[in-house]
Amino acid sequence: MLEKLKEPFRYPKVALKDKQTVRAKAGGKAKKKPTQTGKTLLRLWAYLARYRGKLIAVLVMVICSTVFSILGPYLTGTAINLFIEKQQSGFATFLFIIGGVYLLQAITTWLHNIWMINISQQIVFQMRQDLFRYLHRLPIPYFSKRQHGEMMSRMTNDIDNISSSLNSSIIQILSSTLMLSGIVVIMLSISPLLTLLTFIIVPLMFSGMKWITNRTSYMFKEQQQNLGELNGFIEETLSGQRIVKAFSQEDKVKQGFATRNEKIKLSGFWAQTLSGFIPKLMNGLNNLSFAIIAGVGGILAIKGNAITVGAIYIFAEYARQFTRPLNDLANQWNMMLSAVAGAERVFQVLDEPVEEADEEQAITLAQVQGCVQFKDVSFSYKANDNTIQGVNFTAQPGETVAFIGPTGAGKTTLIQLLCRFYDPSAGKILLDGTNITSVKRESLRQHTAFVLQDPFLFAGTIRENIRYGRLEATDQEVEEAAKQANAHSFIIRMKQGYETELILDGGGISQGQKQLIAIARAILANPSLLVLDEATSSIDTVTEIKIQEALHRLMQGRTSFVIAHRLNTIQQADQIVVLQQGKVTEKGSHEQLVENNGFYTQLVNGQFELE
Ligand SMILES: Nc1ncnc2c1ncn2[C@@H]1O[C@H](COP(=O)(O)OP(=O)(O)OP(=O)(O)O)[C@@H](O)[C@H]1O
Repeated sequence: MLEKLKEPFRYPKVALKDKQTVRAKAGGKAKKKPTQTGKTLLRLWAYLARYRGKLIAVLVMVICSTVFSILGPYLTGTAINLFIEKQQSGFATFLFIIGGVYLLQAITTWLHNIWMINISQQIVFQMRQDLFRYLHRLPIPYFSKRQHGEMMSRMTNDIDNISSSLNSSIIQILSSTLMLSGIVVIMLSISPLLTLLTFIIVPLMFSGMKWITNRTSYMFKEQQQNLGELNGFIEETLSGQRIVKAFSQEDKVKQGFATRNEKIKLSGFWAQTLSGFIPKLMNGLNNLSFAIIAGVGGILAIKGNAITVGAIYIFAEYARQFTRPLNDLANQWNMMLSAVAGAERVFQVLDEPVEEADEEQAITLAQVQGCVQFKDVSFSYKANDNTIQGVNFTAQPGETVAFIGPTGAGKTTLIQLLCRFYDPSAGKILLDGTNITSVKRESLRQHTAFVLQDPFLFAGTIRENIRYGRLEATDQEVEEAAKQANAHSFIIRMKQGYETELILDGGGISQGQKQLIAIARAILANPSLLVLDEATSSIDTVTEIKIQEALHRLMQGRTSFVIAHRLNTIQQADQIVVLQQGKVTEKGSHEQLVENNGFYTQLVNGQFELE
């Protein structure tokens, strides 16, 4: 961890919204670019197509609201002309019509917004459901290759991106395109000369803005980068607080924080100053173009009367509106690209091969005696790495088998093979004489329970966490299991007892208490096979005794496989399997192996000082 503190740069970790704002301010493009836009859009359409009828209704409303919005200035200009020409009654009627048009525009806009939000929420709801369900069909190797954060990001950020893009981008792109075409047609019909002038001024204005933003965007990027660096530093320092204190590194950490804070102050000053200045500059340029058009229009009106004052108003209004859809199109396009990239990442997960289906003839095991045989079992994670090589042993029903061996010897892998998280590349594993590949995975796992070194507890009450072992268990059964696991007494000493809410991964209770809850969960599951990865961390003696007692009860009458770290457990095992580089080098009882005076004796002597 301390090594990491020295890292000069960390990737920015700012909220998505902030990223988009910074990007938009910086005039930057969306970072995530889709690579298969066409294919992804087609798959997105498969989701959208279910709401075809509603989409058509949205489209009609978008067209109506755009037409009303284009009509507004035209009608106002005509009203001005009527006012100048002193046509009182016509003027009043027009005012009434203008009011009606703006009201209709508001209603149609509201309708298409709300309908589209409804459609997009239903779509992302479905996508989330699909993705989450699919995640549970993926094989374990898929998860061991990926970081949880990355998976979370697909479930949350990417789907959120799709949602906001569906909410607004589709409508915006549609209405901006319609608006732009409508405005150009009306502008041309009023004055081709002024239209030409607008077509010259607007791109000039855009190029000017682009020139400025290109030269200033690095300041926003720098601010984003510095902010990310500071966030990462704070996150790391907080989670590593104990290590910082243990190594007395407080001064170094404070210094590191001060440097990063200073950097963010400087870049923040320039970025914020610019973020205030750029919109004003944009406004100024807009007003300038407005003044040029109004000026030229005025000269035309005075000189040849080729254009009326009302028409100049209409034209200037449209010229002003002309830039808005252009801007919107550029922004929404970037958002769309990032949403398509998000969708692509979601679909990538949905394209992953699922856990191999059970054999067609696979059986469900009603009762399990618990005789487990490994017969010439070999396995490799990657081609030719020979993680497990020709392993043979038999565990009789109710026996305890302890796996021991140096780190990386393959102890965990053997357990994973037994639970069919992976299948052997050669040999077979028999349960009561049946090859486990002919047993339904669900059935096999229903007869197996795990108590791992660092048991995983979900956010929820203690009762819910124990009940995870058997969902239909009654409250009484849950408490009985807790008693058997020596967990009951510490649970009832807590203020809320069994209803105490645990935060994710059992934060708030001790490591030993977590173990006891995990044992209660396993007792409640009442499995025939038990997998136990003994904790290496030292736990206080009283809790340790309680754990040992509870484990002893749990293991009674079940075939248990223990990745053993305690001499006591090893000595009590019916059979010890010694692994070295994926091979079984010795097996037998403690006494037999000590008599052999081989690697086992060396290993145990090294760790436990055998007499
Ligand atoms: N998911 C994986 N992908 C590729 N290689 C892996 C994977 N998991 C483990 N290995 C490798 O397989 C070998 C055996 O690992 P395993 O975890 O079974 O050992 P172990 O005896 O349980 O070790 P430890 O006592 O440290 O937990 C190691 O070399 C390890 O690096």
